[in-house]
Amino acid sequence: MGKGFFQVPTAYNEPIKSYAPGTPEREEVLKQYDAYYNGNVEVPLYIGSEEITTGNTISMSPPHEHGHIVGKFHLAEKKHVEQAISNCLEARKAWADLTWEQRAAIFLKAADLIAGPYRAKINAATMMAQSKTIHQAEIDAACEFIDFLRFNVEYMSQIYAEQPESADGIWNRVEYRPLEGFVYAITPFNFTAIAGNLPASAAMMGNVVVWKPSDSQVFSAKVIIDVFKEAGLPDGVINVVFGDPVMVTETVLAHPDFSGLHFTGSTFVFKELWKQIGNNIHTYKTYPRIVGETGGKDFILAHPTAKPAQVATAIVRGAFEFQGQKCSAASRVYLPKSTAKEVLDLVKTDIDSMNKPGSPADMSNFITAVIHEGSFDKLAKYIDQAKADDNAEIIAGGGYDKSVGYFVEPTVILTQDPKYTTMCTELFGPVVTIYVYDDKDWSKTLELVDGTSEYALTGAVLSTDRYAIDEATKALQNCAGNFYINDKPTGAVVGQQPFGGARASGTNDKAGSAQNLLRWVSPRLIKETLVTPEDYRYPFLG
Ligand SMILES: NC(=O)c1ccc[n+]([C@@H]2O[C@H](COP(=O)([O-])OP(=O)(O)OC[C@H]3O[C@@H](n4cnc5c(N)ncnc54)[C@H](O)[C@@H]3O)[C@@H](O)[C@H]2O)c1
Ligand SMILES: N[C@@H](CCC=O)C(=O)O
Repeated sequence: MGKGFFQVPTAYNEPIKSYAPGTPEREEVLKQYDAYYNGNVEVPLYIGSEEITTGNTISMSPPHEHGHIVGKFHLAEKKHVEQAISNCLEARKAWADLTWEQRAAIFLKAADLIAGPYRAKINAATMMAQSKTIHQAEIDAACEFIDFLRFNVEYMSQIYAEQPESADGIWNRVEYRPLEGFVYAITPFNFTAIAGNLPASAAMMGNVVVWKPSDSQVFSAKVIIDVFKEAGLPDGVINVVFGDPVMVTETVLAHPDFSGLHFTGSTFVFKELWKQIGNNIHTYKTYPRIVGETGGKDFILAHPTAKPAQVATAIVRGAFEFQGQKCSAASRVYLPKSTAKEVLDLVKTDIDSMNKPGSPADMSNFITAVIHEGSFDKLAKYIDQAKADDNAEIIAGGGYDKSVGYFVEPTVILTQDPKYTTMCTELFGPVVTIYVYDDKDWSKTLELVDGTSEYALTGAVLSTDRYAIDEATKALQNCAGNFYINDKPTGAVVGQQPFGGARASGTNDKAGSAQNLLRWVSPRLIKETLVTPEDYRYPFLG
């Protein structure tokens, strides 16, 4: 603790810029995008104070133009992962001991750097790496990341202020120690903000981190690293390794000082990691914290009283923004027979009004590319299957083309089978499946929504009938960690809708909340007796 009870600045949500034609932010981000497009970025490993080039590289290309190379990144060998761990442990001595307000200042500075001089860079890099439109890049890489940093600083100070009662003659206090060891952060491709937040939230609480970003996000991860460096994060606090996820992970999880996993990605990978940690449990000095936010099969359920235009907009935005590659994206929809046709006509009209999928550099595009060939091929396979299956029909989209970029049209599948494969499986692309229920089966449909998927991440109910909303809120209590009424199921805002799911969707530790930060500390209770007894006898013994 410093010499004062410092108050951190009150956190607020970063305002979203419009990027409308003629605005300076639009001009700046497009200029930066061109510079990246015509440049050749090289990304080393960041271990301690060293930037290591191994010579074993992978080239980076935008998903919307996979033939064009914009840089390369270096891959770690086992010895580099071991080096990253030993650098962590060396850096821990000073970092864990640094007064908390110094740590807070670094991350507040990082937030302001992203809000200012790095905004165009982090957005343009996210457009390039993940093929996000400028709006999707702005709400993720700029605003959500800034919000994570600012709000977490506020939550950290609230956690430290949380202290026990003290009876007469004693003083009880709790110190929130960082975990003894190091934290391993594994991040997904789809949110630059998540990539930055997973290592940063653990580091903010005094931990040291080995961070392994997704191969498909390295281009924007580089900007995150540049920001942390400029903000003054000491060398060795966050060490970054790229490379074979299995090798990196096996090396990390075999280390006795491994003390926490901060993961976001697919459910299968997370379950495998949990298993590995279990198998290694006798190796570790402490029980590792395991935090994982994983997949979803997020729903929209419309009641017969819901307004068709509102349902249609929730579907189009919820299912197709960022090509459906949000863990929160709507991918199964339940419509009542009485309004289904009107809703689906509106959805089709919206899709018809969109450009063909294209580059985010053309700001009139709403749909850009999916992340990589593996994802493209998987989506194409499910679309082809729906075309062939008797119990499914494609009523909009269904086209795909990977000749230039990994482009998949926004696609709507209509099925008569509520357990049809695309009603249950996470596809992670711009494909939504619709099931039409009989209006009189509303209550049965609630059971169907609850029982269809192993996941429980997000879900939305639209209705103007308050009794129906109440019934749905109760019946669907366990099938979404983020439950939306009369809205789409995406777009959680830090500080307003803490995000995370249960069941197979994760440990629900709510990214961007005090609950999450508490996972990265191990409280120590200190009881100090002010006048220490010197006689063992109770008064009644005389
Ligand atoms: N619940 C949430 O908050 C949330 C947020 C974003 C994404 N997601 C989920 O993430 C998935 C999409 O992201 P993705 O494609 O990057 O996920 P992914 O699971 O393929 O990869 C995530 C990370 O895990 C690493 N990885 C892959 N295989 C591994 C292995 N065998 N051992 C160790 N690490 C391994 C990857 O390299 C990457 O860094 C979706 O399932 C989505 O729902 C969830
Ligand atoms: N928090 C984001 C989703 C993050 C996962 O991909 C949302 O609410 O849409």
